Amino acid sequence: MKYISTRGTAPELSFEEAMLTGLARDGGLYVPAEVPRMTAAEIAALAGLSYEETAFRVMRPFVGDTFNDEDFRAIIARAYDGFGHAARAPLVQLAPNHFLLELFHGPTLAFKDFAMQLIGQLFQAALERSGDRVTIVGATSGDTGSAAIEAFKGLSNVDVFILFPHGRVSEVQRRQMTTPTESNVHALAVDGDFDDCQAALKDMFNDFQFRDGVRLAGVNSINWARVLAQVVYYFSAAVSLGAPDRKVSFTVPTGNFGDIFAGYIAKGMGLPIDRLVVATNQNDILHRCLSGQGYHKGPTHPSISPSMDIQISSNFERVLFDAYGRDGAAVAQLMAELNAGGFDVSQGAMEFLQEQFDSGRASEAETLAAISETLRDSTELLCPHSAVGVKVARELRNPEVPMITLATAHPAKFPAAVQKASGIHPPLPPRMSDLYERPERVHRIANDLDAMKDYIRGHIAK
Ligand SMILES: Cc1ncc(COP(=O)(O)O)c(C=O)c1O
Ligand SMILES: N[C@@H](CCOP(=O)(O)O)C(=O)O
Repeated sequence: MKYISTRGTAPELSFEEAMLTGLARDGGLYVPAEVPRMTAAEIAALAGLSYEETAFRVMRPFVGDTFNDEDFRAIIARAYDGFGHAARAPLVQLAPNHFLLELFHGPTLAFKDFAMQLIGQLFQAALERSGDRVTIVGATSGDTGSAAIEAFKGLSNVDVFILFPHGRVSEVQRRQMTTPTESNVHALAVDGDFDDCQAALKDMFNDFQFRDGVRLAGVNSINWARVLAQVVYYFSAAVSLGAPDRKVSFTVPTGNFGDIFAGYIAKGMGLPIDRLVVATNQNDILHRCLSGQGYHKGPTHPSISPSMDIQISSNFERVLFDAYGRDGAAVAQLMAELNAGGFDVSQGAMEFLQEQFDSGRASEAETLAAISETLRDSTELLCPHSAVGVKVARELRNPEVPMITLATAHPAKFPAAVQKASGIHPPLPPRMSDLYERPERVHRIANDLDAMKDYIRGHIAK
């Protein structure tokens, strides 16, 4: 299995190389040269298996000879051991033919744990083998950062620096990043928004002197392994509702396009998915683009679903690569236009995108209403991101086809919005109940690339 860059000029890499490399050296994102397919019989055989065994069978073809079967199974077992639900990703029914896939039973209460816990194990295995150490820099709108810190804290061969937008994450998200005491963890509150943090991260990767000097590694969805781990729950959910004999659809609360892209890969592998629905909050650049209005940046408006307050949706580049016939030069041109403000999508590419994805948006009021209505009609208390998904799913779903909405975070991560909508203050799980009392450790930093690079250079363990 080889991985190629969406910009077409970086070297082809193996799974392990792509995982440790992060951003391709031509600025692009790695994707599989070919997506392996599962037969209907192989998909049917997933029924009744544990989440871990499903993960092994779905991911195995992508991993090549990086790990043998025994080691890969052990890595997966360790990754999901700390989840608070035996099913890992349980499905609950909201209404006839409308289901919620709860992805918030991991250690930091968001779907990021599915990939990050696995990546933590994969990195440890690869670094132990090579004897290398790496500097992980992550950009977060709240959840990736806490999941990365949880997965890598205390490791002797990894330093973790997380860039988050100052004042634009929830208090629980911030405290999850600023209260760990391990000396290899560094939370940096950037005077900017998430797009600034992500742009700085990509600029660090594109500065080869810095990148090679600190041995930079990335655990954002820039990293293919992040996307891969998220493919698994599309299979587990669809199979439990009758796949491959019955098609299902998914609605995915979307920001950086990593989660929905994992669904697109699942479909490419042969999982019978009817529709993949992109659900955005008021920062609806993806919905506008998929409605034919081009991809044009505007201001980011802080919302009650802050993890999706994103304009430059990193993984959209991966699907554009396919939409433009895997023409790396065309993608590089579009990304250059995006740097200057935006681009229009060609007619052929638009047809491709609209064949693959539907889309919708939820305003702030609609998000709050979705929380209170869902609680009224079922027992489920949604986080605001999941509520964006439920609102859009209700609007666009075909009642004949089961719709699965991804519940991407636990309501307790966003208590203010949830309380406003429902009157309920969702409690944190007991293991986190002292989160508000723990001392915080955070470095406030200007939105200045050189300042960030200097800080990182000065704080990696020597
Ligand atoms: C809770 C939550 N929901 C949804 C999303 C959007 O996911 P993606 O960025 O993969 O589109 C995020 C951020 O990634 C998130 O943290
Ligand atoms: N919503 C994310 C943004 C970063 O996304 P990623 O999937 O590229 O890590 C967050 O919570 O940080």
